Amino acid sequence: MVKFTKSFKPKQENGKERRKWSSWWLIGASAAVVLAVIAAGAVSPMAASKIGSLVSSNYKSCQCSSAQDTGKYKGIIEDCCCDYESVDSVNGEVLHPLLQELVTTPFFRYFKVKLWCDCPFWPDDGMCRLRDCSVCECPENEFPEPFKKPFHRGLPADDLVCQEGKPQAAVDRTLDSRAFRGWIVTDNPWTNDDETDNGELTYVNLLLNPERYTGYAGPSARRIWDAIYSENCPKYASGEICQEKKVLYKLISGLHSSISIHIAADYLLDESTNKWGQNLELMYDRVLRYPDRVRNLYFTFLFVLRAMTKAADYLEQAEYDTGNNTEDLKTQSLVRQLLYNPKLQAACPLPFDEAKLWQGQSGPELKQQIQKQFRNISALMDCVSCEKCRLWGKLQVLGLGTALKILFSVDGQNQPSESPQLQRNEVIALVNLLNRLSESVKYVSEQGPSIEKIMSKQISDSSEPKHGSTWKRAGESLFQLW
Ligand SMILES: Cc1cc2nc3c(=O)[nH]c(=O)nc-3n(C[C@H](O)[C@H](O)[C@H](O)COP(=O)(O)OP(=O)(O)OC[C@H]3O[C@@H](n4cnc5c(N)ncnc54)[C@H](O)[C@@H]3O)c2cc1C
Repeated sequence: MVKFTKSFKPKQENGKERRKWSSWWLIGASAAVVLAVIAAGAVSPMAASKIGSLVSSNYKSCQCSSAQDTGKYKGIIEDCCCDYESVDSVNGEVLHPLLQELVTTPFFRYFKVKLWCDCPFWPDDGMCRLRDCSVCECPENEFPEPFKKPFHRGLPADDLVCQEGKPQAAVDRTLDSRAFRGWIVTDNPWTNDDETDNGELTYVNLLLNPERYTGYAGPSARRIWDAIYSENCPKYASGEICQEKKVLYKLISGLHSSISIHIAADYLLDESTNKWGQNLELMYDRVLRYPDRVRNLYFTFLFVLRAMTKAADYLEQAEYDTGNNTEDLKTQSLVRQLLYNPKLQAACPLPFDEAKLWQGQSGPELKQQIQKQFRNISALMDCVSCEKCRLWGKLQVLGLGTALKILFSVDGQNQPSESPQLQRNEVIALVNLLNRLSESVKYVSEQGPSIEKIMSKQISDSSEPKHGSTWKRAGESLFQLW
């Protein structure tokens, strides 16, 4: 059995895309649009399974394409070894159902995280007050054994001010009595996490804290994304030859797409009635209308999937021990089904070919540089001033850092082909990240075409001059009807 390890690493607006809607048009078109959405949804554009026919073509040669296909989301995914159709198919049939079940198991639903922010890059921007009002100010005797007894704490109502008046941004810290075991010490050169359990860490039940709309927006959120992109992974220019820098940008962009998709898929449509639902306009505005963001999502998904499959032996033998035999056996079985799934192996035997990177003389230097940039991105998560966003931001960046560690290990100690030692929290982050990405890919694959159709029609309709001069943003109310 492999024990998971514990790190004791020392601490070391662009123009917002908006359209306007004529108010009269909104009233007249709402019903038609709703019908169109329903009709389009009924068609179910999920790609049919092509696994059988793809076995030979994919398995024999990994044709990692460096040029984007001309068709939209067709053919080989750029810099990967799988095509869009296979990914949609194998994700819908195999990966998504397995991952959805896996993340509900006791082992994978608890994540250990330091929730309050100690932003190392800029002073408190006025919204980082969570430490004073969050449940981490609990009496000493309630900590540090949160997983050994039922643990029910939530934000008192009068502390909502600490969430910028947005209760949906607060993390629910309720836990149950499941326990974890099995800890060793190790380090991840890609991340900035200080996992020293000095009483600042909180165990969070992820199922109680879905990634969705929280109301976190404006300069504070923009500052984080700006810092990530401009300082740590600038968009590569066309013709950029440095594959490694491209990879970093695409990983972050793909993650960003996935976060936006989750916000749009579970959006607070009406605060007064607490009505939640899909915000299709937002989905289109932030992701679907930019094909490169969708492509980067698929890329990130395959990259993380490749890390999982590369670490298959390690993950298969790991201890999924929470003290509940039945659940733990189920977890182990699900992990095996995921790692050794024949359909996955046939459709996408090598999702990403990491062996091509870090070649050449400057390889080691470049790796150090990119590692540093990724560590900065990891540290930036402590500047996210919305608690729930910080939770998912930290988890997913740790998941990416774990994938990088698996694929590009190592610091000289491990052989490149070996899987490095992983921390339990890294494995939890990796699997939960893969599940987030899988959900996003499924969403885009199944609903993207119909959303794009509807939105394109609305754009062309609204650009006609007969619609009058009174414009307003009405997408959210429009889609409440759906
Ligand atoms: C780590 C993190 C986690 C977050 N989690 C949540 C959450 O769980 N719930 C929530 O409601 N809000 C969350 N937010 C806030 C959310 O991501 C947006 O910042 C916010 O909704 C405002 O959106 P926006 O329209 O200003 O564009 P943003 O999404 O903030 O994007 C900023 C700019 O980045 C560029 N950009 C956008 N998408 C991409 C992409 N895929 N690839 C490349 N460039 C891109 C565009 O130029 C865009 O104008 C999070 C923010 C961060 C930094």
